[in-house]
Amino acid sequence: MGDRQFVELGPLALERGGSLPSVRVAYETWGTLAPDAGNAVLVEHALTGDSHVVGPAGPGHATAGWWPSLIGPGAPLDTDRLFVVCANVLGGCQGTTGPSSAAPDGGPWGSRFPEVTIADQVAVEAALSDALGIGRWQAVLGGSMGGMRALEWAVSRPERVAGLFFLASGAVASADQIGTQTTQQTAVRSDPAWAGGDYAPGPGPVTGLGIARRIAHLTYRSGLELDARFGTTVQDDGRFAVASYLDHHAAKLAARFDAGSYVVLTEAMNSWDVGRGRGGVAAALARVTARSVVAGIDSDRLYPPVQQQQVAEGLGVPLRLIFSPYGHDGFLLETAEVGALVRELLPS
Ligand SMILES: N[C@@H](CCO)C(=O)O
Repeated sequence: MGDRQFVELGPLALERGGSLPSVRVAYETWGTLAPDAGNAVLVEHALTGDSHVVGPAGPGHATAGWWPSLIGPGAPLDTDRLFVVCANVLGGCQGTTGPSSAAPDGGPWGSRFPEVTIADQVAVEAALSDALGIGRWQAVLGGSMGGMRALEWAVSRPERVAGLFFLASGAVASADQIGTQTTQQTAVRSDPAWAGGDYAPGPGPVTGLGIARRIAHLTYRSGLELDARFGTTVQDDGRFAVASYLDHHAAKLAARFDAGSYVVLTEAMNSWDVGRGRGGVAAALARVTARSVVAGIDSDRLYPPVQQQQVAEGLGVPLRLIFSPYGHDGFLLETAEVGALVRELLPS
């Protein structure tokens, strides 16, 4: 369990037009699927996350699990009774079809990779669910970009989602989010190594991707935390400590993530609007029948709680606030609080 598996899902027509001739999905599972397939839950990863929700780094896994302790025997996602699935997202770079995957001519898709939306990503996951024989999820759970896919599931396929856990995310991209994400994309595209998106296999535009991650990482943490932690400290090497910290996160991401995927996935978040084609956000949320837990981080400056409040009101549930100094990254770091809310959604 937890080993990466693959499934070929065939062609996919895309929301914005065009299609992909074939889509491969990489996914991991934990626990055992019940004979009636009624014990399955789907976990949705965020922008640079992947299917490795729990477990150590190692072959095939660039990083250790991003929600440690959330899955396992007796854990909030209790594998003594639940079957947990997490799939790498369409457009990503961890085994599911994305810009660095081979196109039909054998070369990487690169700049030819089409625009994909959150709805397209969920359509792929629905096809994966069909392939696994799972008609209805006990719950779909996610934070940040993962929360968008979780909400899209509950709105687009209410009959297939019994429970929804929506964390540190929004129903529609804000101008603030689009602004920071397009600035990050500009940083990637400004790197001469980007080569219009058709860079040679190898390191690629690591300078541009690193600048994008520095900008993004600032939005993932709170100003108060950064100030308390780094203040005006200058290190022996002459760098501000906070600059050195951002340099470190920039280098780590550039070493593990594909720049083309970064642009494709941030664009999917830019175009996110659960109300598109559904009469607006409120009408879309009215379609949800899942029992729902909606939660946010009080210090999140990227996905401020007002965005989760909109979703909570639309679903008729209270907003659950997690108090954390860490800002948006609190959705990854406050695992005890997140776990307690998951247990409320999926009581044993
Ligand atoms: N640290 C997270 C933040 C975005 O939600 C990521 O890299 O995906």
